[in-house]
Amino acid sequence: MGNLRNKKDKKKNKIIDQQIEKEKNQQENKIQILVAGTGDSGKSTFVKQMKILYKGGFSKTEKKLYRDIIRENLKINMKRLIRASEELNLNLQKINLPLVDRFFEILQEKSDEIITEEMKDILVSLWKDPTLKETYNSRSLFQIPDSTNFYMDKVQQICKINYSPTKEDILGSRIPTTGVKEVILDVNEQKWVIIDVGGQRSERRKWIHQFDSINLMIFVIAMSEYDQKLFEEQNIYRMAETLKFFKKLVNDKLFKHADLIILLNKIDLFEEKIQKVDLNVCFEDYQGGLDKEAAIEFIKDKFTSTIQNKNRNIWTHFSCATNTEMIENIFEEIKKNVQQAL
Ligand SMILES: Nc1nc2c(ncn2[C@@H]2O[C@H](COP(=O)(O)OP(=O)(O)OP(=O)(O)O)[C@@H](O)[C@H]2O)c(=O)[nH]1
Ligand SMILES: [Mg+2]
Repeated sequence: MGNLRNKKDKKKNKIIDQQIEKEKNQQENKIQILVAGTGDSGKSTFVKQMKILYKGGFSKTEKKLYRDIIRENLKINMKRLIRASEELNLNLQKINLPLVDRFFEILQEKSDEIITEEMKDILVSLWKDPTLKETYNSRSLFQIPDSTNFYMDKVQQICKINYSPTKEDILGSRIPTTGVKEVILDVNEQKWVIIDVGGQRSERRKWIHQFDSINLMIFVIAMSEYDQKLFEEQNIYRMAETLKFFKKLVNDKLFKHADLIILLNKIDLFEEKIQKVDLNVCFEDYQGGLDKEAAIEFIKDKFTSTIQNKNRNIWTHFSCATNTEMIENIFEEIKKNVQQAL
């Protein structure tokens, strides 16, 4: 009995807290925007663009941090490529085998530099091996970022002593988000608080019940992920997981009244992939073959048909989050959308 009353009181308190928080935000002219989605969908890349477009870009310290991440990722991704080649029984050229041995030896050695001169030469030589390129082309079978080729092609430049990452280098870099990050923008005399969260399973658990005064949710879906398996669990297709999570989140009592923007992201990679890989690898009921438009419609319908509250505003945009101009245009649209809704 006491337990039940306790539960009811808690629920009542939570509703009151939510109301107070909402009123406080209204008074402060604050709009809370949650950028949600599963891991690797492009949430942080979208938020990085907000920094580039409206906050003057990245500080020297941030650039140094990205430089180190980009250099570290070169080694991590070369290791993934070599291991994947072994698992796929693809043999590297004989001449490169001693380099592979040396690569693993250097990884064990302690050094003040992230990439030594010797390591740089090894990375350059190994990336020329056609077998590693073949392995990279089969990357939906293992875990490696889609931008790996972009960085491998410019190892020499990245390893130069005075290298400072370009805007493209920063946008292409990958660090899974942990915790909650915020960027605050001044938009039309309002404060827009853009909240970036981690999308991997372990991260989602941390924030899913944390927010209760979200005005707008931007749900980011990586369109190109349909033939990739989850980082967290190798036998589950990423898009199946995203669909399940989308359904849960948009219908959750905390978010079901928030307006919704669906960002169909990684459209550049999707357009390339759909010419070769059928969407039915992930969705058995899809019958449109390699037809791009049919695949897009199918995906859109799969997601939007799960939304229970159709009275909220729902907008959909196609995006390539690494393209600043495109994101600027989309953000202008989002501003108009929000203004109309107010
Ligand atoms: N080609 C291409 N790459 C993209 C696009 N959007 C994001 N990426 C890349 O995809 C990778 C993952 O992007 P993130 O923004 O870190 O993904 P996230 O959703 O924040 O991932 P978590 O923090 O783990 O939840 C990065 O290497 C980005 O550069 C896109 O539209 N096209
Ligand atoms: Mg992130």
